[in-house]
Amino acid sequence: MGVIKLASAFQAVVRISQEEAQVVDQELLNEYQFSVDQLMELAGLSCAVAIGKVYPPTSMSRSPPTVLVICGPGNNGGDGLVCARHLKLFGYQPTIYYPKRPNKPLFTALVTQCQKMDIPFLSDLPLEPMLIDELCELVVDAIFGFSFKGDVREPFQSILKVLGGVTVPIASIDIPSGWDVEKGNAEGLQPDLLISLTVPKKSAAHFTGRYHCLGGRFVPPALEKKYQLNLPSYPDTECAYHLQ
Ligand SMILES: NC(=O)C1=CN([C@@H]2O[C@H](COP(=O)(O)OP(=O)(O)OC[C@H]3O[C@@H](n4cnc5c(N)ncnc54)[C@H](OP(=O)(O)O)[C@@H]3O)[C@@H](O)[C@H]2O)[C@@H](O)CC1
Ligand SMILES: [K+]
Repeated sequence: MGVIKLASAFQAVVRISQEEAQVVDQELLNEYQFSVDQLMELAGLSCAVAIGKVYPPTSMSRSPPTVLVICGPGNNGGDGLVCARHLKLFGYQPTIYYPKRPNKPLFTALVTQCQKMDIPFLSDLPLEPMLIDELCELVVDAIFGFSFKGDVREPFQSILKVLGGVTVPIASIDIPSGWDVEKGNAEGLQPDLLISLTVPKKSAAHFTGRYHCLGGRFVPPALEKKYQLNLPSYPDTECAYHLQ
């Protein structure tokens, strides 16, 4: 495959298209021989770190702070499972809702790890936004990432409708779920925190929340150079970078 020129090297923050995100992902897996598990662990860890920076446990009203992590059927959902496990290690009390689980060893292992860390899984999501506000102080949206396309299908349509009414902050992993990866969705979820992974996607230009972080600090310099990703310099050993 030829080199796709992603954006001008002079642009402060590069935002990539859906196709470009998939090209970079495939190159990490095929050319650079990363496994999905490796990238997912680093991506999910960076999400938990970003949440820890933006909503430190000491700033939350409950101790331990309660977090509801809603996981979708693809790798974005896997990032959510990893994030939940690290949040637990960081002193939060996560609960997971994972209604559509792929029957693949990677995901069943991530579920087992969470279960063995005493992270509860909800069998149903409360259908009233108020009940979610009572259940948790923060919602992590790990429903859809860069492969989302078209109109949202059930059960996720109902889930996103409920999330649209909650008042606790929402932290979206990679893309606010239900947003077109490039065009966004003015009527959709409006997260307080967006954690873009690897490189922000075009829809990030429509993000109006308070915090935008970049995670997924695993891009080899040669890949960054090839696609002119112009990534910011993460300070020291940080794995989450505060863009805004
Ligand atoms: N290199 C990186 O950057 C890394 C990226 N990583 C993460 O992976 C994410 C991308 O993961 P992904 O490709 O698995 O797809 P994702 O967006 O989770 O969803 C696909 C699922 O959603 C479903 N679905 C789609 N449209 C739908 C609709 N309208 N309504 C309902 N369902 C719909 C679709 O179903 P299907 O269409 O197949 O039936 C499929 O099951 C990326 O954003 C990042 O978070 C890290 O883990 C590692 C490194
Ligand atoms: K998401």
